[in-house]
Amino acid sequence: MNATRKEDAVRQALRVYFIMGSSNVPAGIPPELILAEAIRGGATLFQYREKGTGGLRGKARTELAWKLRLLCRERGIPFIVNDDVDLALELDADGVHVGQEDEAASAVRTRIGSKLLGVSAYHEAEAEAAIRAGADYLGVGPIFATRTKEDAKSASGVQAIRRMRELGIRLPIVGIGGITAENAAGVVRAGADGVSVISAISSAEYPREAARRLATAVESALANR
Ligand SMILES: Cc1ncsc1CCOP(=O)(O)O
Ligand SMILES: C=C1C=NC(C)=NC1=N
Ligand SMILES: [Mg+2]
Repeated sequence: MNATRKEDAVRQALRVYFIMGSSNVPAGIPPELILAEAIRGGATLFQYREKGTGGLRGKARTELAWKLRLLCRERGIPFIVNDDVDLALELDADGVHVGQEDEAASAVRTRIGSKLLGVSAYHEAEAEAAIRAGADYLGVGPIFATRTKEDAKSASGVQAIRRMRELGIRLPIVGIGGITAENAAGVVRAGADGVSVISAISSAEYPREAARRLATAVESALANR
């Protein structure tokens, strides 16, 4: 796939970027059920993000990862692993997402070849470094306040995205942090190609409906941009 076609495919995949790990789902509900509903509602990409004290480890973690990976392959959406490059390679995932404190993006790029590489960026210095390292997209946030990531930085507002675009950053961007169907349009209008959510879908009473409302908000904002 040539560069621009890959970039277009990435932009499309970033529209409703669902992230989940076992600690993000209401007790007793199987994560794979939430993912299936999210995809049915319109999630365009999934990231497996197993974090925190209550997170799964070892065999249980790998087994859940395989379940979710196979579901994404079956439904035809990209499957990305957060942080863990080894797990991503073991699962033949479609990509990896790393933060500033994870394995260096340039080293990850070498290990994963042409798979998707996403890098978290809080401000333009981190964005420029990620671009130099060969990132395919940037995860910019937290845009709004979030309780899902314990060590999240202070919410920057959509200005963080608008500023990156004003500085001429053209790489695909997904906003993240406290995003809901109600505030998603503003994230896209500021210049993001899509929105990334955890709790707006994983904690929703009806995950399929939550995904559908996000997809509708993003698509109408993209149409009017
Ligand atoms: C992983 C991550 N990175 C920045 S904020 C965040 C958590 C997003 O979770 P939610 O969509 O529930 O606010
Ligand atoms: C921290 C993150 C930022 N952005 C994305 C897309 N995923 C993450 N895990
Ligand atoms: Mg990380």
